[in-house]
Amino acid sequence: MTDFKTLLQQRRLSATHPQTSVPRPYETLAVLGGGAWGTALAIVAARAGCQVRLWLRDSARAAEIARTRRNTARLGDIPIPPGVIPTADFAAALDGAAAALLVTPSATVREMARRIAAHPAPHMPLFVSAKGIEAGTGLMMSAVAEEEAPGRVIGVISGPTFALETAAGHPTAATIACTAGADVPPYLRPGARMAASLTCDSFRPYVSDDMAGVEVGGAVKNVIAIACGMLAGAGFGENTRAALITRGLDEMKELAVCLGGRRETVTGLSGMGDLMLTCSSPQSRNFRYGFARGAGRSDADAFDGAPVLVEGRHNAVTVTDLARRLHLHMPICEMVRAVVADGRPIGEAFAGFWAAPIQAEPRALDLAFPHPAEAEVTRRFEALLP
Ligand SMILES: NC(=O)C1=CN([C@@H]2O[C@H](COP(=O)(O)OP(=O)(O)OC[C@H]3O[C@@H](n4cnc5c(N)ncnc54)[C@H](O)[C@@H]3O)[C@@H](O)[C@H]2O)C=CC1
Ligand SMILES: O=C(CO)COP(=O)(O)O
Repeated sequence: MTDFKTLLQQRRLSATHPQTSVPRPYETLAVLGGGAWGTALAIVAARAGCQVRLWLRDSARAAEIARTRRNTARLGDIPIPPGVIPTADFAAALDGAAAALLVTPSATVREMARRIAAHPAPHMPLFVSAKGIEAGTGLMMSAVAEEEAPGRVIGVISGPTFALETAAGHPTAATIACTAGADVPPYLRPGARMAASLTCDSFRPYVSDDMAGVEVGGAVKNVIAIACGMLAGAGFGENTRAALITRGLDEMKELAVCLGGRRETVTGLSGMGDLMLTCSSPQSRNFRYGFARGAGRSDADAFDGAPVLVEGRHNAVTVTDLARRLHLHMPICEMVRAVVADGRPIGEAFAGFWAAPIQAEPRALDLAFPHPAEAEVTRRFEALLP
């Protein structure tokens, strides 16, 4: 039987595109943020043949990774290829890099983009792979980066990509969205070049020009994953999860369209794909956090006090703040906000979603059906609890 690697090689050789149309990878990449996902992306880029500088703010950890060739705290025993050079020196990570990937938590993207902008390489494209919406401004991560680093090419990377599986070499796909380069042939565009820089046997990027659609998917799925975790933690099963994923997708679509994105983008890897992944797996930190809350644990106890990044926790507020400003109804995200930010019991919060007027699907047809009062739905929910 032909093995997977040989099949891939055959596919490449039989590609009908002439050689000139193959995008040229960036030879040297700076990956800023050496957590789980930054390290996984650095590993992927090295497997694809790039020279990678992986920047971590903690010099002891950078030194340990350089010595052991492992990011044990985040990725266990997975080896880091020789093409990845860990460093805590920010300028050294960026010097000579042809492009940068920003992979720190969404709440830090502004300060990180400001630091990058201060570095004298104004033509270096910057791809953001943090999933979230900024508090206060309601801006997507690409817009935050653009404000701090005006004039630079900005792109985003998002999709159903658990860091551990990506680093371990499980076949993984993601979307790279970038609008820059409309005036040059497709193979010279920064989005295609970044895709070429990350393409290896186990990682398959797709390219898109719909930044808003891709970013909304990545930000909102974290909140929906918390919702799915909560209801699973409370004892409910697959019907409930399927309802939350599907109606969550609807919330995503409407927000994406309001922000200039396309509905079909949200049904791709970064929306539907990431919902399927994170809403169904305890590997997801957002799902695990929701599950702990649904099972009755407090916010502080959700991870036994360990500092775990749960993007959906503060993004429940940033997403709903933005939706409220846009007069957009996002009842599942509101439910999560009510629990994590306002301290409401899950049963009461669930009623806001479950007791809403009966709606048409798709929602554009909005019909005014009679519906039960919230208090009645709360009572029914509590009676259902196993
Ligand atoms: N872990 C995963 O499977 C995936 C994560 N992402 C996204 O990537 C982003 C980062 O997540 P992870 O790497 O998983 O988190 P993580 O918690 O493993 O790592 C975050 C890293 O950022 C660093 N950091 C935190 N605050 C910082 C600051 N102010 N300045 C500089 N560095 C700072 C931390 O020291 C740590 O190295 C998040 O937005 C997440 O949603 C996206 C796809 C997959
Ligand atoms: O974004 C992710 C996978 O695509 C990681 O999800 P969690 O942050 O919920 O672990």
